[in-house]
Amino acid sequence: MTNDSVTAIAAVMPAAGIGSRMQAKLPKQYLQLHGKTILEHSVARLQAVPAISRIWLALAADDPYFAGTALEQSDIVRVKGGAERMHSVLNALQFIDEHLYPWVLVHDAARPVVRRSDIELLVARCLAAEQGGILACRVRDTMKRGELKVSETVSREHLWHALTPQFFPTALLRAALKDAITAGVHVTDEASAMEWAGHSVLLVEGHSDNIKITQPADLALAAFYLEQIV
Ligand SMILES: Nc1ccn([C@@H]2O[C@H](COP(=O)(O)OP(=O)(O)OP(=O)(O)O)[C@@H](O)[C@H]2O)c(=O)n1
Ligand SMILES: C[C@](O)(CO)[C@H](O)COP(=O)(O)O
Repeated sequence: MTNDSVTAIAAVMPAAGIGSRMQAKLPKQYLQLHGKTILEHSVARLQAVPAISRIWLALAADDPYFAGTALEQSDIVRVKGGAERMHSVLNALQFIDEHLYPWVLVHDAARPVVRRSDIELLVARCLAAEQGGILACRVRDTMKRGELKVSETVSREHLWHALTPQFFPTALLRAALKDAITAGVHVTDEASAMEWAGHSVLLVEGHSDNIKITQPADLALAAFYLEQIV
């Protein structure tokens, strides 16, 4: 896919988290895999997609680590993150001109293994359908709800893991996120805000190895996948 074959696409990467579940000494996006930070790996995944014209990176206001990465020299636009992921994404969206970038793709800094082919599949399907969508993978295990004991078994039919990137018309996403946050709705992904605002969201099946590094055990798995996946 080349730049002249699609609308100019902006990318937002929320990277302002503290990675508390990782229990590491520094935010997980700055942990190293194969000699590069997870953040650098994730940015490189977006930079490998020609259709993505510009990247806006939401960083913690007091982030002391970014300067130590090779990204310091890049043309990536740095914006201030917010208290939660949804605030970080909305903050970044405020800087994106929807006339220049009618579509925006949001991808977690904590997902360094996403395939270029999956990103391009998501973009192609959404542009063809003229509606936003998300990469997702089907649930394969039997799903239970409960705490110490099972309260119910949740049917896994038509049940998906939402992944990122998530890809939407820029103006619609900014409005939906802003309205949801103003209404006190807590959303953990962009699709939730779009659904809340009444928009249809496409499910585009992606690879399940597009993992979000969240807990300590995820690091070795991500290192393995990075060796396997171009
Ligand atoms: N205020 C926040 C919180 C999270 N994120 C980003 O959103 C992505 C997904 O969030 P998550 O995996 O929950 O990261 P953390 O919030 O850092 O992890 P934790 O919940 O364990 O603290 C990450 O790239 C994270 O950096 C962000 O930009 N701004
Ligand atoms: C956006 C996301 O990665 C989709 O699964 C997920 O919602 C992020 O959740 P987190 O709690 O911020 O990690």
